[in-house]
Amino acid sequence: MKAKVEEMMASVIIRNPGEPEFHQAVREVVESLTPFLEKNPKYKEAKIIERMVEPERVIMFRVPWVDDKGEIQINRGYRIQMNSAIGPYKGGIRLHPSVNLSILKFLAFEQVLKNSLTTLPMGGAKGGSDFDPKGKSDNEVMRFCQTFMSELFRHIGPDLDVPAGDIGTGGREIGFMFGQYKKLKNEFTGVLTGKGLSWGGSLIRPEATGYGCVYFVQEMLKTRGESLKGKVCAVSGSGNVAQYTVEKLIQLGAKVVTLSDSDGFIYDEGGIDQKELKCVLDLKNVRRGRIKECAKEFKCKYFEKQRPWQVKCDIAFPSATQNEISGDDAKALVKNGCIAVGEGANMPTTPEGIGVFQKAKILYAPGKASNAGGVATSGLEMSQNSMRLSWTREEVDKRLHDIMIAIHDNCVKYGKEGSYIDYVKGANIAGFVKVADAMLAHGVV
Ligand SMILES: NC(=O)C1=CN([C@@H]2O[C@H](COP(=O)(O)OP(=O)(O)OC[C@H]3O[C@@H](n4cnc5c(N)ncnc54)[C@H](OP(=O)(O)O)[C@@H]3O)[C@@H](O)[C@H]2O)C=CC1
Ligand SMILES: O=C(O)CCC(=O)C(=O)O
Repeated sequence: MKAKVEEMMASVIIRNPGEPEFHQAVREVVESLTPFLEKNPKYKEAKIIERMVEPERVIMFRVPWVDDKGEIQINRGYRIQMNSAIGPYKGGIRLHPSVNLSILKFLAFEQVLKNSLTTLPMGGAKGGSDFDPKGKSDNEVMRFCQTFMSELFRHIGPDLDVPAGDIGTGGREIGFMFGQYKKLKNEFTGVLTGKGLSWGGSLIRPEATGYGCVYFVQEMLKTRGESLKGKVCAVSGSGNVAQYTVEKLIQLGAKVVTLSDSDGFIYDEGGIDQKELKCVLDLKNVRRGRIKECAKEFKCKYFEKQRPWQVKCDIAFPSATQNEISGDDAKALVKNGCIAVGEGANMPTTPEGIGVFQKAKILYAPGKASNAGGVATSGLEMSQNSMRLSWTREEVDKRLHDIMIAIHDNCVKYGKEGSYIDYVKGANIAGFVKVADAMLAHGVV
């Protein structure tokens, strides 16, 4: 089996040189799938996995814009349209200086399997730019977003490709991009999700990734007769996903002791409460400040340039970025009694870290399953746009909750190994089968 994985990986590495994150994401899937493919030769004979690792289309473009000093800046824009076998391309736009082809291809590849898991008809894509919104004025962000959309608009559409937010892309950026698309196409359509409520957005979409992740962890805990009540939780990040993960955890009686950003983390031993969370939301979404500013206000500790994984906790919610839990971080979490990990971010745990969690047989949910609530609710936004209707908060939240339970059940179906559930294997096989069957039906295209 190992030789077959290495043979497949050798070809992926040769065809995609210098793309370590993409190799990492593909390897994890190929390792899970190889035994399944041996038992199901129809997928092997049709070379489904070989086709799935090749994007259907890669779009790369120049994004020149003028900063507030009148100087011309040049960024690079991308859209990776990875797979459209089960629906229009769907996935976020990341704006961060680290963005490159490798990172966006790993995200687009994960998105294909994630979107398949949601039970909704969505293909997978990802896009973005090396533009950094941090430290830019609203006008600079607007000019960048407009130029970015001036190229992207010809490649997307409500039945073709529907982008959304990701790191660095929130409501403000989606608004500027939507405005430009509408002007260029002269039409009002649901071409983006994460829109404002008064112009086609869905209730619960801002909360969905965080809430969904917590709902998924609740289901995992139930398999061991546990609940969230009283559990000490370490959360990383302090952006969209982290904020609503914390909100739902507080509502369900858990105690959240950490939050972070790329400069460091805060540790509040008594637990972050609703009032403090409100302050984080204002700091991050309005004032656009740094998490260390909360330490003074909450009278808690701040650890510069460190990640929160050495802290004692029952459950970890990595919700910042890829590869933020190393093998050593994972060992520290397990040693300190951590019983579950729910990934809010995409691929936040390194392969070494995943190995540690699986060896310790703790509950470990890979992001493509546990953070799928965000894109699932984007799918619900698309449905509401098509029907020209808006569902209530309760309706959308119930649908999100039901979807997260369904994803959990599907992971158990394919990942159960005796009394242990391998959620990585479960998510990879369950996500793969739906896309693979559609590709078989469509012939060699
Ligand atoms: N938004 C969504 O609906 C979904 C998001 N995700 C994933 O969740 C994660 C977080 O996204 P989201 O909350 O939307 O993004 P935001 O931009 O709202 O927040 C990102 C947070 O992560 C921190 N961060 C980003 N890069 C790094 C880094 N290299 N090292 C340390 N901290 C970092 C940021 O800190 P700083 O401000 O200092 O950069 C910030 O606190 C990403 O992996 C994203 O792909 C997954 C599914 C859906
Ligand atoms: O809502 C969406 O379409 C995209 C969400 C996303 O980027 C993700 O799931 O990683």
